[in-house]
Amino acid sequence: MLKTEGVEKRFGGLVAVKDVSITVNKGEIFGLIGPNGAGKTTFLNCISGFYKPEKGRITFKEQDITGLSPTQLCHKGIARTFQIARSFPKLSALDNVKVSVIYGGKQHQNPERRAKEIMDFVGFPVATNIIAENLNTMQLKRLELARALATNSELLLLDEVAAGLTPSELPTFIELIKKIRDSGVTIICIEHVMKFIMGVCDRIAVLNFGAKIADGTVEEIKNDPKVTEAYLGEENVH
Ligand SMILES: Nc1ncnc2c1ncn2[C@@H]1O[C@H](COP(=O)(O)OP(=O)(O)OP(=O)(O)O)[C@@H](O)[C@H]1O
Repeated sequence: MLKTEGVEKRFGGLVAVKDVSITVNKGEIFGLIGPNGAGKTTFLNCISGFYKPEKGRITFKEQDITGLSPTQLCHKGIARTFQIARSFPKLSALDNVKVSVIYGGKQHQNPERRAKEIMDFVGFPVATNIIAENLNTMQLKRLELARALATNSELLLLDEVAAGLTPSELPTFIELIKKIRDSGVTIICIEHVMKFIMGVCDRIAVLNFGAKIADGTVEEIKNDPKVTEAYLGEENVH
């Protein structure tokens, strides 16, 4: 579904992402982890078109997408969420999703009905006419997911989607991410919350100082000494 080959991104003299190659299969939930400053966000930004890599190639469904803009990628079926949710604060939750339905490129006869269907799908927990700036973290996360799905995405990039959720909110959120995958959407997520990443991912790649140091299943990553070493002094991987 998505393949990166030797992707590199520099900021002046700093190589933030160094020769990173990953392959994400259709229907997978793929996690990107690594200590602070490892290059996860920069790498995700290369995939989502916010940065153009200096080296390497990115293909989506066998098509070269290297250097395309976020808008072009959105129309090809790649959507992302942001660590800090970026909804329109003065619009209602429903109107926020409607904007994405309309912007997403696929014509819908009734954008409002489509927006409501998506909000039902993500289990939006309050009345959909609530103004976005009045939503709490959990509600905003669901709105953010609904907006990303409303663009008819086939590949969803999630940036720290579990951050700020309470431990009791986590299991239902994990179920929701799996439900989105089961509906046919492939997912790549960056995450610091290990309980989330270990509970939701099929495979994981680990970045450290911009380079990929490991990839594999949750079990393989948990038992990889290179990963434990990279996290020494940070949170425990287990
Ligand atoms: N716009 C930028 N200009 C200059 N340096 C940057 C920029 N964005 C990121 N960096 C640097 O690139 C490196 C990788 O940063 P990045 O944010 O991608 O890491 P990360 O793994 O997402 O970190 P975190 O988990 O803390 O969010 C860091 O050293 C960071 O300081």
